[in-house]
Amino acid sequence: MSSRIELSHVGQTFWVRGDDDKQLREFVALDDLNLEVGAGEFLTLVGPSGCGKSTVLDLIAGLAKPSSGRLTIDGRPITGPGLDRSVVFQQYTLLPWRTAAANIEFALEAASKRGGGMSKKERAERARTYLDLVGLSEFANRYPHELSGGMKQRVAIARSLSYEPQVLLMDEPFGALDAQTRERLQEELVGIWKRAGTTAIFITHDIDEAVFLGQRVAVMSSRPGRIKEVIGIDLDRDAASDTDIRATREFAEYRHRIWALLREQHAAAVPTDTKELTHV
Ligand SMILES: Nc1ncnc2c1ncn2[C@@H]1O[C@H](COP(=O)(O)OP(=O)(O)OP(=O)(O)O)[C@@H](O)[C@H]1O
Repeated sequence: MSSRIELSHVGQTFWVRGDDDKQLREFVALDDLNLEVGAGEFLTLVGPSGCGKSTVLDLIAGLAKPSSGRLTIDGRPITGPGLDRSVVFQQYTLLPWRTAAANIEFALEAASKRGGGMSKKERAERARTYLDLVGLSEFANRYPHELSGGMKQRVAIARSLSYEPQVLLMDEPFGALDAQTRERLQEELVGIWKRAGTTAIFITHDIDEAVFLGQRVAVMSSRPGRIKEVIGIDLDRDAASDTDIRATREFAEYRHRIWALLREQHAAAVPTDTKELTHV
């Protein structure tokens, strides 16, 4: 239930209108971007605002086509969206008139129409399974307005996992949450990822989040967007329940290394303190 992703020499150009003469100009968002994500790997992607992180995710999701280069999943070219990939966005896109379980069932119904062929009973069972996986079995019959922000995001994650994609793509899914909920969900996500065996690509502005979640952290440079460096994170995640790995020396060293890489991108920016740049 996992898949390998490969991006080679990927470029993405947009046509944008100039401020002064309103003429259309080419804007190079990504240029010669190369990245490989292993089957079952958890990769986090960080970089300065506007460097092209979401553009990379859109391309992998098949929501956009690159101007140049090649994207493959298990060696097959990515030509459009597919049930093998699922995206979780920052905003919980739940239907307010459907319960948590019904939101998941609805997504499964749509997926079934595209080829899954699941019965109503199977969809209900699958929804229960995944609500259980994200620790929300008791909230299956609640409506979105009866759930906290963190719960809504967990439903969104359960919904994305429910049709068992090989690849889970996440674009700042915890960006709108408070720090405590965010840390708890990070821990839960690591557990879910281990159990589900999915390949995960996770965009974040938060260096701590990138180090905590990623087996590797890909750091992007901007203008044009490229992969500047990929850092392997060797932390004992199994010890996470009894030890606060965020407080370890190794964690701090990884954080500093990534911060230093990002700092080069922020040469013109004001903050110089590590803490201020923990959010990029
Ligand atoms: N459809 C589009 N048309 C024109 N320009 C675009 C389009 N989509 C993205 N861009 C530009 O491409 C660049 C990369 O955008 P993208 O959203 O991928 O960056 P990002 O790294 O995800 O940003 P952030 O961290 O702020 O969310 C930006 O300069 C953006 O303005």
